[in-house]
Amino acid sequence: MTAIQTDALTKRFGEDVLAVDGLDLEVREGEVFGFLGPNGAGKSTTINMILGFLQPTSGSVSVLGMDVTRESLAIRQRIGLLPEGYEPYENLTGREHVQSAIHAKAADDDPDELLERVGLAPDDARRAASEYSTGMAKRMSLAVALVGEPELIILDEPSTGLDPDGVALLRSIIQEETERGAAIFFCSHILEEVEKVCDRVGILNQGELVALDTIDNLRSELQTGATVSAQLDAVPEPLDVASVDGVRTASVTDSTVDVEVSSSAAKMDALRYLDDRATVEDVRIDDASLEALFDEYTGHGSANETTTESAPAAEQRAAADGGESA
Ligand SMILES: Nc1ncnc2c1ncn2[C@@H]1O[C@H](COP(=O)(O)OP(=O)(O)OP(=O)(O)O)[C@@H](O)[C@H]1O
Repeated sequence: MTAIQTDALTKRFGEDVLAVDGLDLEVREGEVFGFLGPNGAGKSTTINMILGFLQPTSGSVSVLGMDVTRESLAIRQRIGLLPEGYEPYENLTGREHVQSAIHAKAADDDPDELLERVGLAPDDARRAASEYSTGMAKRMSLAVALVGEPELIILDEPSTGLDPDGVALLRSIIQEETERGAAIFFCSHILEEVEKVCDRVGILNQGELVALDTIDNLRSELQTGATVSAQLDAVPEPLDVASVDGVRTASVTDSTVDVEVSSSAAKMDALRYLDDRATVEDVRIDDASLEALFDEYTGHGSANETTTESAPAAEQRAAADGGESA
């Protein structure tokens, strides 16, 4: 089943702001879909339409085959949400947060098991969650998002505030969840993390989807290239590796040849060329970073900018808990 489908999804704010412009997107069962874009690109607006908090100006969105406007409560029972900037309720322990989500979703999870899974110690689980550190609150809201084995899990900036152990744990939980068939919608500014966990990415820029593919395919399409560094037993004279198709430049440092290529295919061609003329003792290939790709598609140097908060936080929190907003 398709987890999320948007057709020509559009949102205007007043006359002047076209926040989301004709978005066609499909997130499939069992995949981790990365949703990227610079500040103000329209990501939060899209998420809020997916969750039914904002009405589209035109176009449509369905989640798990259901219409978001008509069946939003049924959808919330079957999805998990980790909202950006989740603020725990005053005076509720971490365990009580998870328990109330279990209750709201009529699920039969064991709260202690979920809290253990996200690495929250039993003593901490019984403390007021409003006193939690950012990372602890993030772990708790991840436990809440996992309640009821959701078919779709929306993670908005899930790794922000997590320590390296937490990031590794998040990654393995994502893998386990996709293995049981859940789809993950992974919205993040941390490109390194996106690159590690996502099967496909969509890049939004000024409300428009400017890229939609696997990271590998986006690399080949843009020909952002790679650097092949080969350590040889002896550098051949003349080297002339620049004569290989797709090689941009080559330089030599001691016995290491660094070859910059313009496409994925040229990596192997350059390596074969060197291997025919010398013994390759070691090799390293650096593909263009997702950051470089992001830059190409959006004209922004980095996605790691300060975020603005435009999501209706109370509604997101209520949805994360599996219920309705007040
Ligand atoms: N309630 C609103 N009223 C008017 N304009 C809005 C509203 N919410 C968002 N916008 C505008 O819509 C555009 C997209 O904003 P949105 O918050 O969706 O971007 P974003 O990609 O989530 O950004 P960020 O990465 O900074 O969180 C921006 O120009 C923003 O100013």
